Amino acid sequence: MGNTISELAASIRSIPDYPNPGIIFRDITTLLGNPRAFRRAVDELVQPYAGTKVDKIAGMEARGFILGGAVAHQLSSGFVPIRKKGKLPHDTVRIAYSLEYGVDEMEMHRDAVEPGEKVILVDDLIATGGTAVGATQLLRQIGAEVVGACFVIDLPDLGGRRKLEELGVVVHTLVEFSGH
Ligand SMILES: O=P(O)(O)OC[C@H]1O[C@H](OP(=O)(O)OP(=O)(O)O)[C@H](O)[C@@H]1O
Ligand SMILES: Nc1ncnc2[nH]cnc12
Repeated sequence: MGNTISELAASIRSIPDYPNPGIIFRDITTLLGNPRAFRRAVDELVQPYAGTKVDKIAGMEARGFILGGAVAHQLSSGFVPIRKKGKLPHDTVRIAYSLEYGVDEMEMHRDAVEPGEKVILVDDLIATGGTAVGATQLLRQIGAEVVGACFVIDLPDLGGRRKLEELGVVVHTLVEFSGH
């Protein structure tokens, strides 16, 4: 496929002390702006699901929309936006969650998924796992089968991947950064 996973890692910019002191922010805007890296990331996210039936991709606002939309297109799946509270116009399910640098609430439309539909979560990064665990709970609440979750970046020191796996979700990631 041309470029390697280490080139993918090198295309991600690290910003110390953003948004809070002590956080190293892993900025994917530099990956997205690099055509080879963006294509490679999407191809690698899709690869484990090639040939399997995936009804819908669920993407978490906002960075999960960019990658999730591309993955959904490549798998010919539908797309479900999981949004920060107050943005969706119809009947919603809502959950509070915490992430590496804050707390928030997220929502999805109650009718976004039919019971039993197979859904894969897509986001740019998993840190504490608060966002992905909350999204899994919302999807299960409305009857979805969460068959997997994929992320470009794992921050293994923060334990999110393990939390999601403990819920029975098969997790796939491309690049790890230690030390947060
Ligand atoms: O594993 P966690 O500790 O939950 O952190 C990961 C989440 O944090 C970031 O989103 P953020 O809420 O900053 O939103 P954004 O995409 O709108 O910037 C990232 O895109 C993940 O969704
Ligand atoms: N360190 C980090 N960089 C970018 N996005 C994040 N979301 C949670 N932690 C993050």
